[in-house]
Amino acid sequence: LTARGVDVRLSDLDDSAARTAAALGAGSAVPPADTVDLVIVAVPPAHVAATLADAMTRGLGRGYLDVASVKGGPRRDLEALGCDLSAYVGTHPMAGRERSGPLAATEDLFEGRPWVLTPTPATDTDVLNLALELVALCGAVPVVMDAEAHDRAVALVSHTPQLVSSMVAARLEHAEDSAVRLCGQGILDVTRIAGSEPAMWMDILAANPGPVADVLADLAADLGSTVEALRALQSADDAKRRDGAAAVRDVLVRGRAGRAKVPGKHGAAPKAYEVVAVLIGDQPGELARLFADAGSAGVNIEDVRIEHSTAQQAGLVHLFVEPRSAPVLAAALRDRAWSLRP
Ligand SMILES: NC(=O)c1ccc[n+]([C@@H]2O[C@H](COP(=O)([O-])OP(=O)(O)OC[C@H]3O[C@@H](n4cnc5c(N)ncnc54)[C@H](O)[C@@H]3O)[C@@H](O)[C@H]2O)c1
Ligand SMILES: O=C(O)C(=O)C[C@]1(C(=O)O)C=C[C@@H](O)C=C1
Repeated sequence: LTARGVDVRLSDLDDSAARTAAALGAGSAVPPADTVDLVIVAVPPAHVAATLADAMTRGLGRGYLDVASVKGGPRRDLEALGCDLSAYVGTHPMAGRERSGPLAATEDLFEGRPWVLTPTPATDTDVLNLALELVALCGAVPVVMDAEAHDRAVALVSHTPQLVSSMVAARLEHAEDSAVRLCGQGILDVTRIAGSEPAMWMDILAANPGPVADVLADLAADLGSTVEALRALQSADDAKRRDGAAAVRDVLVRGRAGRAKVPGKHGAAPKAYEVVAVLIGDQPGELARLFADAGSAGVNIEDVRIEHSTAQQAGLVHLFVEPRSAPVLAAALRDRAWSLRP
């Protein structure tokens, strides 16, 4: 954000964390003199509501958002605290590391990643626009979702995989050195996130236990039937061995089909997109209007980058789209009087 000209002020319970982040160029640890545009809360899920409520009571910002990995609980906690939710939008960038703290941060962490926004009909449009601008400034892809649907989705794609990775890695703790020495790329891929901070994951799992238990129960059923199938493969009975082989193959085939659904642009093979560059005015609502116009032209924006001009009140927005969509988008935007750059 600082590299894009945004004035960022940092505050943390642990002063040294804020000072380290400031020294790395993330902003200044000096409190702002005036009300800021957007207060971004990045604390463990259980502390989100109290931290936001405190910031709201002090009138620190025009808009407020959090980046916690779970969305239903913090919203319910804020409601229970009697906070005005119109100036708040819950968000979650789907990007992170297996390491915590400011030293684990990288400036391109959010680039090309989905960033979930969970506005409700009560959310102020200006606040949603500020959040969209933040997402675009970080080069992330905005995804709008309902908070509860988000929590079920991350139980499937993030929280259960963390537990399963930990469980596979836990098998290695007391394994023979002669076995561990043989570790190759496969186990490295499966266990990378097992190196994550247990305290951070306890906070996340404690905030989303039901949906994670549901996914894990389905997985446990697969595990149980795979154990039985492998035992059947040891049988002297031909029919039992055939059934066992069919059941083991079934889980491998289903796994391959699931893997094929993991989207390429969020971490797998990079894809070539074409860029449509649009000059926008530096005023509230411009980005939202641009995204809406792209949407009504039926074009999916795969990625967004913004270059800010310090000399003038304008920014250059690079919209990344599928090559076949680029001429369609360019024509639609020209029709709506947007100024396009070559
Ligand atoms: N690390 C990831 O992969 C990742 C990705 C997306 C979202 N998140 C979410 O982002 C949030 C922060 O995670 P992180 O990985 O940056 O953790 P972190 O441990 O690196 O940072 C959390 C910071 O919050 C501070 N803190 C704790 N309680 C506080 C309070 N009451 N007031 C002010 N500061 C307080 C801590 O001192 C710490 O510096 C969490 O809600 C997490 O779920 C994490
Ligand atoms: O890649 C990793 O190391 C992560 O754990 C990142 C990851 C994820 O599961 O994708 C983990 C938790 C956050 O809420 C968001 C992102």
